[in-house]
Amino acid sequence: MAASGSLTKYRLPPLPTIREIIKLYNLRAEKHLSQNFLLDLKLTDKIVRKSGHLQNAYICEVGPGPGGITRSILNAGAEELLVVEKDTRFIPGLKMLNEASNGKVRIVHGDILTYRMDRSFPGHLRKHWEEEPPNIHIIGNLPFSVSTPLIIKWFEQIANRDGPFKYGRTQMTLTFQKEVAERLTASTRSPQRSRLSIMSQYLCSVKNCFTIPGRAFVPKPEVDVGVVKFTPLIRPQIEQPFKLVEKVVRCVFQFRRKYCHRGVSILFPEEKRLKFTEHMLMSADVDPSLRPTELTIAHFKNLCDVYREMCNQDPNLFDYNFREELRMKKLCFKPEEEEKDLL
Ligand SMILES: C[S@@+](CC[C@H](N)C(=O)[O-])C[C@H]1O[C@@H](n2cnc3c(N)ncnc32)[C@H](O)[C@@H]1O
Repeated sequence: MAASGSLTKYRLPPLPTIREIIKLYNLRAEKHLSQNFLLDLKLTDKIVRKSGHLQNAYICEVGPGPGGITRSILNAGAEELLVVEKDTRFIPGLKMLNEASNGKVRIVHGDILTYRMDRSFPGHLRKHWEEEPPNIHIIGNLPFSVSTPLIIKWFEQIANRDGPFKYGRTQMTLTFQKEVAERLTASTRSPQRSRLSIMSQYLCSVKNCFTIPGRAFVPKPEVDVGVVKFTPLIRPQIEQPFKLVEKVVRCVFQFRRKYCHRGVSILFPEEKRLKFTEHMLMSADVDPSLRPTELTIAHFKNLCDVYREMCNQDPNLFDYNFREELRMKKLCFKPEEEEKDLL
């Protein structure tokens, strides 16, 4: 077996197949945990290849399950692999991979949504934000119910250079439901353009690498899956606090099919709504009759910059919450397209 740094390609010794591991440890996929396994090592190798050059890299794999992607990462020559898995049934199989790789796998039994990654890797890997990304990668095939809240949490950590981004511009390669992958990477005016497109693209360079058909998973999910790679930008396209950007983008996309002035208007209390909306759109140089999907990131940058100035002038403005106002008025609010458009 090749030592790290050697030119010989690293390979794990012969092991039982993933199918045999599933049988051996009785790892039937739990439907209520949305477990869908990838058993085809050609596909897991492809995901790992898309994540970049992993020779001597430090990796965190989220949700390794029976270990298909885990094997591909080890075969790609990773120096150290931290795996975070919530389901204890997978731990014995992961321990087997640790032994087979001479102790390269560090196993954490935990929930990736709460696991802190700011001290998970050796300090010497740290890079300045402006440098090339560090030799650290995050890779994962998670249930869709976890991957979307997780990426939003990681966007906030990118903005604050916190968590795994304390080490620099750590790259991530993750799977999503195909439609979510399309929203993450959708360009201006595309039908998939949504809140998620702006939140991902103002902070990262985002690439929709390829689609995996649902039939490749065991058991087969109802949907296809997109593999998306994120590289944090040296300079975010909007330089305002994450929560402020999130609020502006959320309000604008609240009324996805209306002119954008409708969404902008709900940033402001009723008594100032008309005047402030007009001021914000005019100062940001945004045509009020554009639809939210027609707005570029530069438009959102201008909107956020102007909103920030307005919040500086009126310290109560940022706390204003349109929904809360409606609730107080005991009005029955039936948002149009609402939840569908939020992601
Ligand atoms: C879709 S399966 C994929 C398993 C494996 N990576 C594969 O591709 O075959 C998702 C895996 O993530 C794990 N998981 C689910 N939620 C998790 C969480 N919050 N934190 C860590 N692991 C989680 C599940 O137990 C399961 O092993």
